[in-house]
Amino acid sequence: MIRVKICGLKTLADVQAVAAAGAAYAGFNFFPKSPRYVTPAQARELALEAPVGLAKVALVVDATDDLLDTLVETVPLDMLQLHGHESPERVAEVRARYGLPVMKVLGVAGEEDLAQILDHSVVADQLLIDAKAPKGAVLPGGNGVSFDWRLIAGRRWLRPWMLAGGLTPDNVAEAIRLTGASQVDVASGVESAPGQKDALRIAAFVRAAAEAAPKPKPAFVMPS
Ligand SMILES: O=C(O)c1ccccc1NCC(=O)[C@H](O)[C@H](O)COP(=O)(O)O
Repeated sequence: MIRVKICGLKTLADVQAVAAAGAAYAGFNFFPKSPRYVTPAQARELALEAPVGLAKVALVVDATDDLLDTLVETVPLDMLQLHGHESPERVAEVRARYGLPVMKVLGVAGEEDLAQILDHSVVADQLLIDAKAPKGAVLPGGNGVSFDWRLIAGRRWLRPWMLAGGLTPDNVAEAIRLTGASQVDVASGVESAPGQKDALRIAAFVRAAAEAAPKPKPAFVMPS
């Protein structure tokens, strides 16, 4: 089974679409410059509407303890997603301070970016392997760009991981087959405009990911 995270939900209709499609994670974005930004109070209202089984993830970028304190006090959360330049030490600190699972995002553009994944896999609960933001981009993520999936084909890490970066309903199956990912994350690829989620694209994305899951091999039967 492929677990899908839809990131940057802003409305109740978004949460309903994500739940109806059968996604596993709902991401709320607390980076103020993002078109997907929600306030802690807005995220609380949305999170309270999420059905049991839909994990609520807070995406933050180099967040201070003050911001994290507010989020954890305000929003019923299941996971923190650290999408900035957080060091392995900071990841460990956040984990210990809040007692929530932490997913660390690692940007990949080339072979030289793979070592950091190993460093973080010792401390994070999950890893999110995303495309590195293009030079000069305002957003550290959510830019709709992919990296060369062959860079991580067949690689394994110590922790569960997700693939992200430029995924769409049209390419997610190929991305899963090439990388062996069992979890995928998307923001812009299921939108009709920046920050505007599209329920049909969300459903198509989750369906395409599910169809790409490796099929269980039939049991071997001894010929008589
Ligand atoms: O989506 C944003 O606006 C954003 C802003 C700041 C940091 C991260 C952001 N998005 C991160 C995500 O979780 C995305 O799902 C991931 O980067 C992939 O984005 P996309 O290529 O648009 O699917």
